[in-house]
Amino acid sequence: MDTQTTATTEQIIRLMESGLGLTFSQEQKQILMNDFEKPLLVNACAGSGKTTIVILMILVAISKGLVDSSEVLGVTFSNRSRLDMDKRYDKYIKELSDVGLNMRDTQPLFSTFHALFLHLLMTNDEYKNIEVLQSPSYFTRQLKTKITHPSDVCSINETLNQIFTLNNYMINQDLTEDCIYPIGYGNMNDEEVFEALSQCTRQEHEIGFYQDYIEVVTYYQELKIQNGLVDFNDMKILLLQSMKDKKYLKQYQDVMKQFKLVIIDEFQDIDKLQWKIISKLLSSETMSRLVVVGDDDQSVYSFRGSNPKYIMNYCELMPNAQTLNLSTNYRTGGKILCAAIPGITLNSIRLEKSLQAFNSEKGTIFTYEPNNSEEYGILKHLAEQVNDSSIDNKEIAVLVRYNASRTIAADWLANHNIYANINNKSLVLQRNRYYKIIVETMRALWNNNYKYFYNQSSRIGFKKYTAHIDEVKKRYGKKRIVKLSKYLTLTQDSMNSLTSTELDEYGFEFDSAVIEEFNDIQNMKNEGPENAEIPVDLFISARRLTVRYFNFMTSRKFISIKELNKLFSYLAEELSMYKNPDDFFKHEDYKESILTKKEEVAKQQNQVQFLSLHQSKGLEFKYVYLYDLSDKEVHQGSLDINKFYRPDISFDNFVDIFSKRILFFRERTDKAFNSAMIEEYSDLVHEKSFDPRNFEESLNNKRVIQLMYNLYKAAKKYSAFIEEERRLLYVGVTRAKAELNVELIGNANPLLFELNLPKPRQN
Ligand SMILES: Nc1ncnc2c1ncn2[C@@H]1O[C@H](COP(=O)(O)OP(=O)(O)OP(=O)(O)O)[C@@H](O)[C@H]1O
Repeated sequence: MDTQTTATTEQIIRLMESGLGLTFSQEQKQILMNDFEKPLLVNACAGSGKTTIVILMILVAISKGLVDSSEVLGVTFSNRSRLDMDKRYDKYIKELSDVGLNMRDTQPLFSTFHALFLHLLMTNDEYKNIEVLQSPSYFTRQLKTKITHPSDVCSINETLNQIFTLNNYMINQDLTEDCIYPIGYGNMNDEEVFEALSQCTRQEHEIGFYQDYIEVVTYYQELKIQNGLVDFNDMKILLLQSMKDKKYLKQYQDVMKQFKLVIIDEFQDIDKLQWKIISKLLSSETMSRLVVVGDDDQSVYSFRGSNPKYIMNYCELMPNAQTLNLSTNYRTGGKILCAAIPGITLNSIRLEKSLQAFNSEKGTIFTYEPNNSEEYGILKHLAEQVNDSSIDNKEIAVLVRYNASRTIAADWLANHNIYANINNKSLVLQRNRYYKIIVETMRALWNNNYKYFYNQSSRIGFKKYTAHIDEVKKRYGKKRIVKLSKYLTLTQDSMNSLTSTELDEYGFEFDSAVIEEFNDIQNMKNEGPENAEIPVDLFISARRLTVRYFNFMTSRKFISIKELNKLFSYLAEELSMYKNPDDFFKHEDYKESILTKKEEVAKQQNQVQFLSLHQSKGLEFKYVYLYDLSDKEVHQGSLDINKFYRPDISFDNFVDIFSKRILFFRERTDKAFNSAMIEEYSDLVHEKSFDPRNFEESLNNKRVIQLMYNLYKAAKKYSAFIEEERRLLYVGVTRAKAELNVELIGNANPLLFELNLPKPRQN
């Protein structure tokens, strides 16, 4: 090894500064001076150069001769981070050789947890031929057949997704032994099993969902075995199981023995099983100098099993570990970071640290409040930037919390000749279920099209109306109907001539409504199609015909009224820009094709990327847009739950605080628990033995104590959820290097108001 063993660490650091053109902060230097005598936690804030420092730290250890590069293992969570580490290592080696710091070119091993676990498993004869299944979606077709309680609100694919999110959570939190049922299910009846499952998800599902969960997941396990496949969860579980056998444990430990220095990046994302495996397989010597690097403020994967408690309690996990901070953010403009700090510091589950920006004067924030005169201010600004030839579009990112937010934005942008890369074709407006109901009904009326009319008949008069149409058609014989007018004439004949059946009576009422709307529309068309009122009238006709369906769906809460209104007002506004519905339909077809067809996408000059807040982690952009962050899950008023009941609150403290709040601030307490949709609250307050004025006495009642305990658990869970949402918002804000744009919609996520934002932009 051509090391610099004669050079002191200070000299190596100075060479690094000159070779890389950086001036390290005192904190960074302190980390590079680490002597590897103790375990180390690098408690880093976003953009503080932790990846940079991790790699340089490895290079210092190698150049001082403490380890050979082949003895170093860097573990990450995603392939993207692994590649980033590999690339940066190469780059630094080259740049440092220019200043005389030469290292042999063998590379340390940078690996994801998955790849490492797979490698270990394959050393075991039993698993040497296993193949990896990247995702359950490989079996979607087969798994779909096991969904026998389809939801009225979610598609089958969405339901499958929810099933596997729940399954992952259970596996990663160690809540299941067989990867299907909750632990202890042998002593539970069905109802208790469903109840235990429902505790593992924040969504509220019908019993049918949990029945389907068991069917789907059981079948999934069978399919994997039949096909000789293992997924990422299986790897962890199979490793742990085989580690119970001393022979295999030793075998895996022998493989890991070569690594004398191990660094785990993004340690805030580690889950229980990953920690169990890694801590058992590394030698005690390597564990004694284990370096973990992470930012507890960026722990956003609890739904996948990540548990910030490992980073929070590292010093207890590894007695005599030391903690070093990286508190200067080199990425985020200072003004933007200042806006983020008041929010994130409200979290109670976080490590003590100071946060500051390297460049405190940098950064601009714009906020936008959509109103009647300016609904799309934020998108207009985005369009200007995308069209600005001096800006590289890769430097722009639109971040959303929920997938549906991509739909209208992408369509609006397509109207302005900008292609939004939303990464999911099913989210394109023209493929939206409710949009299709209206637009196909419009096409039926305008183009005299029977097929569209028939497609949407169940939305005009429910399934019974479709049955009536089938009946009328049957009387007509087997001939195909192409024109809606043909069907309407047939049914009119039936109305006049037949002794009507009950089905006819039901159907004629809807037929009459269709005839009326159809005639109106066709009369307008005959008077000349170029009339600014026609498109909107046509929309209103379609709305009238489908009103029963939408009222039914919203009253049963299958559709959110807010989301529906947003969609329809967008559609109405779109239509008001056309004189002829044909032009509208043509343009809609065009937009669908540019947003979904590969060859069309490739032709689009102006592209802009949409990412979820989760996807944006680890990335940085000059211009960031926080778009359509709504109160869908973090409801107005519910932040009080986190304010008064921290996620780690003890039961005694909870009871103490709750007793006072319910007595003196009853209205606000009702609001907080109700808006957080914590049903355990209403269970408690409706229990007749519970009396807030005689709180102490109520607690003598067994039932009250049980309900109180249920409420305590639910409040803690919701409080932890709020803190995770706060971290997610922090991740989003800190992606912005120069400019942050925030949309404050009417039903904005209340966490946005914890940020220090300027007044909305006036147009
Ligand atoms: N001492 C320094 N002086 C100037 N720039 C620096 C310094 N250290 C790091 N940087 C720069 O700061 C930016 C962020 O660094 P890096 O990507 O390593 O941060 P990170 O902590 O891994 O980020 P995150 O956790 O938010 O993804 C990079 O552009 C890096 O070059």
